[in-house]
Amino acid sequence: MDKLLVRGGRPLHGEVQVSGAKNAALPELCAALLTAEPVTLLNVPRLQDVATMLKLIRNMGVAAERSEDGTVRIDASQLSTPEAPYELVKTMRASVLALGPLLARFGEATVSLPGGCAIGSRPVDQHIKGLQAMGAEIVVEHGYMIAKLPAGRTRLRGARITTDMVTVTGTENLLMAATLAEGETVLENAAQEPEVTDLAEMLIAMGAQIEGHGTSRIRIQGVDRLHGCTHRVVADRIEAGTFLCAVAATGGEALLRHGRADHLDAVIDKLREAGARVEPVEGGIRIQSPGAAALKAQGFRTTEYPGFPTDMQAQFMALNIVAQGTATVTETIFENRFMHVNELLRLGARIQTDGKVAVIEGVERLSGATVMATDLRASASLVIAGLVASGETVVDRIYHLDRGYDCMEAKLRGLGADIERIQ
Ligand SMILES: CC(=O)N[C@H]1[C@@H](OP(=O)(O)OP(=O)(O)OC[C@H]2O[C@@H](n3ccc(=O)[nH]c3=O)[C@H](O)[C@@H]2O)O[C@H](CO)[C@@H](O)[C@@H]1O
Ligand SMILES: C=C(OP(=O)(O)O)C(=O)O
Repeated sequence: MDKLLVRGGRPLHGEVQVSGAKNAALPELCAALLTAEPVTLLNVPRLQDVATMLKLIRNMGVAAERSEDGTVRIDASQLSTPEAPYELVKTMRASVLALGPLLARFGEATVSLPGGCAIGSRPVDQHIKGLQAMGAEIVVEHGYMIAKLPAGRTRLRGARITTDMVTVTGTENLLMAATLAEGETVLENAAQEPEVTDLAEMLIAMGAQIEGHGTSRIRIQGVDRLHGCTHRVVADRIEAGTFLCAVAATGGEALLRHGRADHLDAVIDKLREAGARVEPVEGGIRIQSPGAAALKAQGFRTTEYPGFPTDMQAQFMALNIVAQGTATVTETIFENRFMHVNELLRLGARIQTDGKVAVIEGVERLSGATVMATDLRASASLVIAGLVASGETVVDRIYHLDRGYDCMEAKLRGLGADIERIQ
């Protein structure tokens, strides 16, 4: 099993390229199932989750090929099996995003329930409730959601849907389903994440009629059919935020090419309050840090966009543990997203948790150790802590990291980090 060996203590300097967003690419690969015409996605990141999604759609009979430059061409004209089996869904929750498009285009779909994951229980009841409101009949049997349209119907019908909570993939599934439904769908309490907006823009390029994306009310007028398109995946704000925290914690200076500062307001505000200089510049984001010892630890609560993202909580904590003072971090989205804490303690951090709250007291130094990654962003936080710690840190189980970071160690090496992949 691959591990990362980090020799800490070097400030990061230079330029790094931000890849396309995992959380936009995954729904957009599923959006290509809505049409029989070819779809081209540009700027698709090289991630294990993307490989899994390609496997999932190929398994349905879809032709999908990717080139080295990040272009993926999808042709779902021969899609023969509208099914997502457990073996593929279990490794990636986002597989549930196949449900809405398959049901909308073929009137039937069988998709494994994703189950929980390390960070929480992660039910999909809101996806099911929304599709039922659009007329789908869905039963859950043997761990599968078996969905179809009632006899005599060929299309979903538009509906007004208010989800019980803001759900990102729930909004995306219902948005995709609604594009081919009969009549108008209104999604209330919709997620406003930039990845939802990017997906809506792709769907519009395919001929969908959508208004209000980027707000909490999205209106969709269903159309008879969608056509092919070429769409560029938006830059990954979480990857960019991760590099910002890494540069801030190590005390360096960097330009993040293609980084979208306008998608990272909550994180950038906290970095500035901590004492780093962060500026949007032409084509990216520039950061300059006086070093963790000169930064002030920052408290925050994770919330839906545009609030502080839960997907940045662990990485910002890695900065807080070596900053000055005490900070309180509250995780409000997932019930089990502090698993990096015990591993950070092994490097010398001082953190106390009580339910959804973590209190962090900055320390002057961390010392390298072997630590175990438990989930995607926890892995990233351990890498950042390793970059700061003295001596060697080995981050084990980095298959979690490979799910969602495109060549992370190569990019960090490009910024001067001493990091290598070992067996
Ligand atoms: C592939 C993808 O885009 N993943 C992102 C997406 O996950 P994902 O879309 O799975 O997360 P949601 O926004 O759906 O989850 C938000 C909260 O709602 C709950 N919930 C959600 C749906 C549902 O049917 N029932 C229910 O109870 C969840 O358990 C969670 O507590 O948004 C999360 C929150 O920003 C991010 O951390 C993930 O990186
Ligand atoms: C939790 C995440 O992803 P997923 O929803 O794919 O598990 C993440 O990207 O941090």
